[in-house]
Amino acid sequence: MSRLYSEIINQRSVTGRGVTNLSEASTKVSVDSVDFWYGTKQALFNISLEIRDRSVAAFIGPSGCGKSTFLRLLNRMNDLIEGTRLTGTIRLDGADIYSNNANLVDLRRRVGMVFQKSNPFPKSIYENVIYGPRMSGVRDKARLDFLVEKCLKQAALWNEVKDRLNHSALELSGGQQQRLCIARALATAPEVLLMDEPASALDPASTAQIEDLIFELKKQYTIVIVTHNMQQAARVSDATAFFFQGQLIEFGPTEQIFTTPHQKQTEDYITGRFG
Ligand SMILES: Nc1ncnc2c1ncn2[C@@H]1O[C@H](COP(=O)(O)OP(=O)(O)OP(=O)(O)O)[C@@H](O)[C@H]1O
Repeated sequence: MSRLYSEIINQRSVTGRGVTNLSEASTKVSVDSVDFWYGTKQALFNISLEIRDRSVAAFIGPSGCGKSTFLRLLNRMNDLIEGTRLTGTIRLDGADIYSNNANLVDLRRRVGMVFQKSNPFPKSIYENVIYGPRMSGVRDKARLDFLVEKCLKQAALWNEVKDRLNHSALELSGGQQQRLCIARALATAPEVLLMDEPASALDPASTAQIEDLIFELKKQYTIVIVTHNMQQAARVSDATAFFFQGQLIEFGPTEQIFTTPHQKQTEDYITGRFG
């Protein structure tokens, strides 16, 4: 076993608490034969995979291999880019999210997103959290107060900000801002959380907080995370997908991907031979 394998496995046995039993969990997101184009450029080729409910799926692979593109297909964020085209099907709880009668507003509520760079609105901490519920018409102050406390607690930020909810979100540190963005995503009661390199701009302590948070959140939510950091994928995820040049090379339980990958390309990537 290579040194990198054994290091990753050691980290996993220390921190990989409560791995979801993938064979018992039901399917939350099901992707079948997806191809995707930006204009004439094909970015994804024949992707099929299933993501289990209340599990963490990590997408890894070298820069430009299509991880973020694929993540954004799961809540139709790529629809915002002109000239894109998709074939194949993506289902959430069995319903095709690209069908003509799919409700986009409902989809984006059910599938929340957290970006690489935290992007709080230039508003108070309180207003950031309740942005989504307010937009969908919630006006009741007691309800909004309840949501703020609940979501900030879920995002492990409440204790740090409870005395300054009316302060600007921009006064928070980078790690706190990212947890605020997670709280904001949780406030619309999503079922799936998409995270595009949520910790890549953070220091090691804040990164550890986000990883702990992911571990807590998966008890309630299905989480899909794009990460460049293989140790992070090994620490937080139940299943790992390795992408290369727009293709899904291998997808399986994280421990298997990192210990006994079936494909040579996966092995080369995780042992650092390329990428
Ligand atoms: N808006 C866009 N228009 C055209 N091409 C794009 C667009 N976004 C991404 N691409 C292309 O699609 C391919 C996949 O990009 P994507 O950002 O999904 O890769 P990635 O694996 O997430 O990369 P990274 O790890 O560097 O973020 C790349 O060739 C990229 O240039």
